[in-house]
Amino acid sequence: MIVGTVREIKNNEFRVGLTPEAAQELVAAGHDVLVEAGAGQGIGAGDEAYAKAGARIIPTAAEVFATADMIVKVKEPQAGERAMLREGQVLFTYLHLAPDPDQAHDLITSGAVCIAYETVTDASGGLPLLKPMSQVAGRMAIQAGATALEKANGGRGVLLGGVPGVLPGKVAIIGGGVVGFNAAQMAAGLGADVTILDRSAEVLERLGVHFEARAKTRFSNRANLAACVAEADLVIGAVLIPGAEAPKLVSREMLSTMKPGAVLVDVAIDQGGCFETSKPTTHAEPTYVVDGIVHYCVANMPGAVARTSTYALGNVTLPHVLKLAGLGWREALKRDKHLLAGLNVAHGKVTCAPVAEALELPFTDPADVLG
Ligand SMILES: NC(=O)C1=CN([C@@H]2O[C@H](COP(=O)(O)OP(=O)(O)OC[C@H]3O[C@@H](n4cnc5c(N)ncnc54)[C@H](O)[C@@H]3O)[C@@H](O)[C@H]2O)C=CC1
Ligand SMILES: CC(=O)C(=O)O
Ligand SMILES: [Mg+2]
Repeated sequence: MIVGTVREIKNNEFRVGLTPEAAQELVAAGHDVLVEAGAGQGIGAGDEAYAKAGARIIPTAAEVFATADMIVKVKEPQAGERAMLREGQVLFTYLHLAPDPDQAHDLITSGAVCIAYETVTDASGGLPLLKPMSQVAGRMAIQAGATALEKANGGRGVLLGGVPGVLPGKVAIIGGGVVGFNAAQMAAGLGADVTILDRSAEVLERLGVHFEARAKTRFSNRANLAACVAEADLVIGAVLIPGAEAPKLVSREMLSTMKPGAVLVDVAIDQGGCFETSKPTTHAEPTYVVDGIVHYCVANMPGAVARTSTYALGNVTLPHVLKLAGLGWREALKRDKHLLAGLNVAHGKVTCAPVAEALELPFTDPADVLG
């Protein structure tokens, strides 16, 4: 198969879909690998590293899109990229379609076969291709929040860890999955006063056993959420209902109960965000203020630590890339129901139930498009 990767063009996105090491594995398996010139620059991988791995360097993204049977990317295709997709071409990348009707429309009309990293599952009910980026984003959420809390950045001037004689800052983390766990680790490590809210008893128990006295856990209902948000210096939004648009858990009204200069970091923004006042921002301009509360809503947080993130992502995507390239998408998805769960759009049909529901589009069972 001809497998292509292109330079990411989303604002301040420096990750890349294939590392030189991944290209080498694909070439060793007998595939032809096309890499847009400069695609690996953001992780310090020059064209010569890809050429040495056996890949062909192609001057433009347009040529890669025109030739490759499968495009492996990181972020959802931007409008110009969507226009280059072809009927039957495989696209393997993050899509986050539920809050993005324009992208969904373009993918449907392209006729391409679009497999989303974030809805691929595993035997234990996890999301293995989302997990490494959630680990990165969870850890980064505390760094980002701590910076936003600085007075010069619009924050209330609180040091999360406090100092001897002065209490630490309060961090409320809504959602105790991968993002929430990693955020809690960082916040507890700094010495902050951490509370994690979740509505899964199993998740709360696991967190309680792990963190013991270093973090509190609290069931996520309206009353507890309102109390934690009102008290917090920093709130991290880390909920997920796989494939679906994030529930809006913090209303604009609740902002008036918060301390002026407190910070909201909405990691769940790629699924539409879990605060009513969230709107996607970029690394170039990551924050804005609503009613005196600083909002950080960067939809591609891991892009800022591109080297760590690219290798962490590549470790989990490569086995699937090899499978798709070796067997073709139909056979690969027939043999692997967890990869099949990643199929969001194929030949003009929406094959992911939560996406179809969120966008009010007809749903087609993915098994029906496998032939
Ligand atoms: N902005 C960015 O750059 C990135 C964003 N993300 C996003 O972060 C979000 C979280 O991802 P993960 O931690 O991997 O998901 P996860 O599935 O591991 O955890 C989500 C948690 O939310 C909980 N939850 C669901 N509804 C809730 C509610 N009403 N109240 C409290 N908890 C609730 C679930 O029980 C679960 O424990 C996703 O939207 C993901 O796409 C992930 C990586 C990067
Ligand atoms: C998961 C995701 O959206 C990202 O890594 O950018
Ligand atoms: Mg994202």
